[in-house]
Amino acid sequence: MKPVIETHALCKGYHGRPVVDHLNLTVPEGCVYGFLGPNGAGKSTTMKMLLGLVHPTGGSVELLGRTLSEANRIALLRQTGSLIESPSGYLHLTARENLSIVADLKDVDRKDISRVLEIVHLTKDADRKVGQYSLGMKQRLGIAMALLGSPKLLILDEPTNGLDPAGIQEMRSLIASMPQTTGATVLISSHLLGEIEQMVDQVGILNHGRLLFEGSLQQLQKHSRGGILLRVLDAPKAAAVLQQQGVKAAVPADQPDTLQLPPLPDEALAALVCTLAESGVGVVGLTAQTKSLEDIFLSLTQTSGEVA
Ligand SMILES: Nc1ncnc2c1ncn2[C@@H]1O[C@H](COP(=O)(O)OP(=O)(O)OP(=O)(O)O)[C@@H](O)[C@H]1O
Repeated sequence: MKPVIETHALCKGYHGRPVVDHLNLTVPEGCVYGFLGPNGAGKSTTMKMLLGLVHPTGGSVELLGRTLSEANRIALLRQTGSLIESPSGYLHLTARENLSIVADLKDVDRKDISRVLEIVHLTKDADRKVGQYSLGMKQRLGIAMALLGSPKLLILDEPTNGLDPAGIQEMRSLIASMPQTTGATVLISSHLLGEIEQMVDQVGILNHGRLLFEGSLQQLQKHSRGGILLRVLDAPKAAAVLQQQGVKAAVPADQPDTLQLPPLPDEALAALVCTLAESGVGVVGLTAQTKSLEDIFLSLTQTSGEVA
């Protein structure tokens, strides 16, 4: 199956400074893809290039299997819904009136309005003025506007920004169910993994315009092993054996029978356990320490370490 989005060595520079640097993104069909990175990483610039709003300084974008060009941009964008910057909408008009305007602009039948209102749970409030809406409701209206015309792809730039926990929760369930309820593939950006972790299948992590990781959350966890805790009967002897083997170990102050080892490949760990057992230190237990996804994200973006 062809990916819904593919970028090939996509670049954008401003005043000679690279902001997006040889980016190769692959967004498979039918997923919710979390596009993550700290503020200023280049997420919005990338999304704007996907929508043809910003011209790349190098590379290319493939949307829905076709290379984006001036000639096909309008046709491809008809199949794409987006929410970039803060939600738009006239505050003195109702949600339904706002949607009518967008439907006319997009040349979409107004009958589609009740469908999108239903999806974003705004049917009951559809005839209230948008000026009375909470930020979460305005964001959902923005998504409803993007959904008009049943796009195959939705591009949402930080839709959880500024929402309270209840608003984030509502957005989570709305977006996680989007591929099933609408058939659309979703690309959603955020600077906080924790905010979108529960709604995404795939993640891409961007820092200084470069992709540090792309894959599933499970793959991200697997690639970033934590250390190992080794519990023994004779810790001082075990420490001496580990030192002989060239393995740096620390003893946590609150657990004198435990040694903390760095992450090790499986084969090296198996050999080490054999050596320890043969030297009579009494191996009692081994525990792999798993890092939280947020820790992995932070350590990747703070050190710019690339994950293979
Ligand atoms: N039109 C522009 N002219 C000059 N520099 C720009 C322009 N647009 C973006 N930049 C710079 O490019 C960098 C990336 O910005 P971008 O908005 O893409 O980041 P981001 O990851 O979306 O972060 P944020 O969440 O803060 O918007 C920033 O340093 C920004 O100042």
